[in-house]
Amino acid sequence: PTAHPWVLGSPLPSLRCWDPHCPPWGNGITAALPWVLGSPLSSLGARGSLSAPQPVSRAAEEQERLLRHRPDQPRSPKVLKVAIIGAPNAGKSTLSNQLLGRKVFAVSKKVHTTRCQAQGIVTSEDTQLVSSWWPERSLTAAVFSFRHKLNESMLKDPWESMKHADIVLVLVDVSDHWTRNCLSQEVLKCLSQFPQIPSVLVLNKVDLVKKKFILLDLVAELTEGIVNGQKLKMRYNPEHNSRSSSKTPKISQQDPKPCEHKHLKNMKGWPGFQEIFMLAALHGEEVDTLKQYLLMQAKPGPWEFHSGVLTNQSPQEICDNIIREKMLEYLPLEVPYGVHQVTEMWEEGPSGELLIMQNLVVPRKSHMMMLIGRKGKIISRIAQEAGQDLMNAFLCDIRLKLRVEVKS
Ligand SMILES: Nc1nc2c(ncn2[C@@H]2O[C@H](COP(=O)(O)OP(=O)(O)OP(=O)(O)O)[C@@H](O)[C@H]2O)c(=O)[nH]1
Repeated sequence: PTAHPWVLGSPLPSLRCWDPHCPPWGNGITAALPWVLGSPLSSLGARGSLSAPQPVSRAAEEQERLLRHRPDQPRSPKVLKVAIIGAPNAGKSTLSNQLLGRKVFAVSKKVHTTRCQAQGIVTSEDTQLVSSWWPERSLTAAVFSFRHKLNESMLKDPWESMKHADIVLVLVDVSDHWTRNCLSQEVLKCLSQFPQIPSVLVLNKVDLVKKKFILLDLVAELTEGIVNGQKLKMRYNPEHNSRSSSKTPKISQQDPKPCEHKHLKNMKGWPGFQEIFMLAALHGEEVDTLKQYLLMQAKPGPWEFHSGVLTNQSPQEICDNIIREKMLEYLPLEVPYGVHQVTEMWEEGPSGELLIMQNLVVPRKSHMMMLIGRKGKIISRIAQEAGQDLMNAFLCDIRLKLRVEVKS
């Protein structure tokens, strides 16, 4: 069996080779190790380590033109379609933003911010990554719809995109004690429906786990003890006990014994993952490692998008979602969900700034009062924070005005 280097006590840096022709991956868990050893490569992967990408087009016509444009691909283009699946709040949108290197998608601690299927496009040299993501509940619906031949277009998208994905990232929130120990039935069903698509386990929110060695137990559970076709061997190393109050699990890999067939219902994890990553998407930690890995998985094929495109969302959709994100942040759920957003103005100002005026139409006066807040505090905070995010997305000055009115 090929014992994993850290079992043998060899320190990490020797594992990492940043030469693109010499991938550090291949044994399934390399990319996960720094976190387990308590020495995350935060200095490499800290926020801002990704090279600053271009801004999103701020004019709908410009964005449409780019989307219609023939992709400006090089002679030998490469492409990878990435599907990101995971529980509500696992950090799908956060990870997608970090992969892009720019906040384009709304993020919220309230569940189900991810409403419509959006795509993020990363173009790096000759390679294009196209990622899409959905909450896992939509996957259940998709699997269900496929099996029962339902024709609900809303449910078809995840299924269609999943079918065409080149790789699936299964995102798990390791700070969630309730869900972190097993994959949901929706995710397991999805993985077993598409066993031919390579899948990768991504443990997110690693920054919130104090005892990093717990992560190894999670890896064992979420992979059913098998990664990249090799059986993981857990053992304990007394040398490390001083660093952890609990026993320190060790992982190595050996050839798997023929795995007896298990029914999905009895499975907690998926034995088909080819790689594991541990990261903190919020802080951009180890996201670059994942990004480099994905870039290297790309196969020869035509680009789908012009290199100037970061997302398939229109500038107005980005704006609506960011404003909605802020409403979700500061108001009880029933208020933002009842708001109808109407953009009244979207034009360039005299100094090149973007002038946006949006009406927030609510069904009740009580909602209006909550949205405005005492002395207008809530609405001005929403406008200020959304304006800041939009400035970072479009890289221009933004004048955002929000007006609240009750539906007549
Ligand atoms: N501490 C920490 N928080 C994170 C991390 N990644 C995401 N979050 C937070 O988790 C919450 C949910 O993140 P999202 O990216 O909106 O999650 P999602 O999976 O897209 O959520 P849905 O839209 O509900 O499907 C937000 O408050 C994020 O700031 C992380 O690595 N560390």
